[in-house]
Amino acid sequence: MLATKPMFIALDFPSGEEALSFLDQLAIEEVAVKVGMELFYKEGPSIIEQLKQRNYKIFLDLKLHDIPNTVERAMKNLASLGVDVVNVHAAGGKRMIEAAQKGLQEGAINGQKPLLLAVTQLTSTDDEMLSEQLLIQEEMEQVVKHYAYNAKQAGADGVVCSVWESRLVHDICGTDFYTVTPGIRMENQHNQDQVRVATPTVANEQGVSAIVVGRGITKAEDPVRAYHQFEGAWNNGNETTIS
Ligand SMILES: O=C(O)c1cc(=O)[nH]c(=O)n1[C@@H]1O[C@H](COP(=O)(O)O)[C@@H](O)[C@H]1O
Repeated sequence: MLATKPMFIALDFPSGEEALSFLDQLAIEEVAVKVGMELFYKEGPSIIEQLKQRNYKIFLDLKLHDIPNTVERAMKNLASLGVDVVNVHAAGGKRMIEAAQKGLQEGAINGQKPLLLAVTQLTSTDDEMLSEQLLIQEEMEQVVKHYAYNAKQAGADGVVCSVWESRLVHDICGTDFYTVTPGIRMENQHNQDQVRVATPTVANEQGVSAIVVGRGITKAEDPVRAYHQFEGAWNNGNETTIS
């Protein structure tokens, strides 16, 4: 189970050394972190081990998307790392998601299985890309809702979606089905490569289960201050802007 309203900090750093020194600078004991491809492909399981030693909650975001057998076997290995959350692309289909859960159960340590999230549509995808490049003619909200429903039926514990689809997902899949939402920015921050963005205050209002924040904190001039601003807005709806 996820702690109430976690805020995962995306540790998108080129090396473990940089990620750990960032966390030292932050100096907050109870943080939830997300390790993505950049860091994991550089450091491998050793970075997970080091983060676990610091007792952080860990979302290992490798977005698996392959045939069911490959995903099952890979998930067995990821579960044995003892992380708290992992993910797949929902586009891999229901059989793949079921296989992912099976792999996680096989690799679970002392019956402790990581939560499985399915990425519905990346928060960097807009309507035009959906129809022109992916050749999906339904509306974004409809697509996210449908992928979330499939993911739930296939046994996923939740989805990754944007803040703007979270309510729809909860309506159709129930409020205990996690909606984890990246694409979080303060009012005056650049979207960069993100498209479906929202502030932490709106995320709070929309009842999302968890937010993921990367560059808004890690690349801020004062990351400690930025962390507290995001955290405050997320937990109290008490938004301040970052200058
Ligand atoms: O699965 C994810 O975490 C994810 C899914 C998605 O749709 N969009 C998305 O941005 N992410 C991840 O969330 C983080 C967002 O980072 P920032 O845009 O820097 O806040 C990155 O590590 C992305 O890999």
